[in-house]
Amino acid sequence: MTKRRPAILVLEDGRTFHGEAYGSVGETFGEAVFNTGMTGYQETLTDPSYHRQVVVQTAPHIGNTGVNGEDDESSRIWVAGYVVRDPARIGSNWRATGGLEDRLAAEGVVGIGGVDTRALTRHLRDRGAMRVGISSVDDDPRALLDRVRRSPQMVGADLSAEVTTAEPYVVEAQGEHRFTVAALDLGIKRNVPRRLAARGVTTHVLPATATIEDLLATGADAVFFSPGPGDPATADGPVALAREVLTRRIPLFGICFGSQILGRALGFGTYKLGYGHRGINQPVLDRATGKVEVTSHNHGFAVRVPGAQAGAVVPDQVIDTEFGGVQVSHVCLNDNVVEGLRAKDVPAFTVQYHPEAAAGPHDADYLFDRFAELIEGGKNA
Ligand SMILES: NC(=O)CC[C@H](N)C(=O)O
Repeated sequence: MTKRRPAILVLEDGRTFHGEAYGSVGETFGEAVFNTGMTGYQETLTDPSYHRQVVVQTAPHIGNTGVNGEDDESSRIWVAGYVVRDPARIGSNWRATGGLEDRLAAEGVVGIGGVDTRALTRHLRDRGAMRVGISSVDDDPRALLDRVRRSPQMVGADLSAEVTTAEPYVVEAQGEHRFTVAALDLGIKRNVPRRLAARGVTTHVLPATATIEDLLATGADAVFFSPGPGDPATADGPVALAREVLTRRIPLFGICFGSQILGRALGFGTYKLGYGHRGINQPVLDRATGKVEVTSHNHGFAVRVPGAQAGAVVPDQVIDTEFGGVQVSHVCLNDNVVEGLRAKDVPAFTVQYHPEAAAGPHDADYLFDRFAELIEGGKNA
């Protein structure tokens, strides 16, 4: 085997890891975050919410199943960089159309392999998500550290304009048409309109700058606020739009960034988590049913409701807002983070995690049924 080009990874606190170039040769910067999923790397790489993030995979062997033409969540790879322990030399799967490293190289994604990802993840878990640089063109960690410290932070990053669709488009319902939904694209994943289509919903996906008039012009019965990258504290435009939707009592469902936007529209704050939730086995309690779901997460920020203490169980009580009573409908059992909101007096609910998750799990798929019921009944479930 030919020897690979050496590469270095330098965190903003100076911790340095040595490895080998993986994917494109070059240099890249972003926020270092770890994802604990054992499967679904193609969906992770193409999820727009990872824009400007360097993803560390805790699963040690990545690339085993190559890449295929069906599993992309958007039109391109969005991660700013990719960190793996042991890249598969050969990808093998009946659906594969190519190898992962070739795809990374073709899209100019700079990665590093041969890194002790366990040590790196423990470091991020203890110190928090932070900026990072990867270079396979400069082997001087000090010089790279300087550049890392000059690279942009995730706090305060307004990234919707960089990921949203340039033009509106329509995803038709499968089978009999039941409803029309206007989806604000802040970094939407393909599986959202697909899950809606399976319930007879036609989705009009609109650019992040869409106005209430644009939403209404689609003839929508309801509105969806998508996931997406960046700091929700910067999303003033979408927050104002959500307030218009709530005022008109149009049914609203949101996922992840969309949940943070509903939180802000209701008057709550958002904050940055230490190292975030990224993986596919996070336990979430649905307080309405008492059921615990195994869920997919990808968030570095969360909603803070009044009266909640950091890390403590969020009280299960109705919170008064300008739009009436609101309940924290879902909580993460690992750390008590708010994972869902449900308004009682206006038809709106959201989750911080991913019912649309591909490659799964699908425990939370029922939330798309709840949305359809909300649209049908015009009242909250
Ligand atoms: N997947 C998402 O929508 C992420 C939302 C937001 N950018 C966060 O990190 O919390």
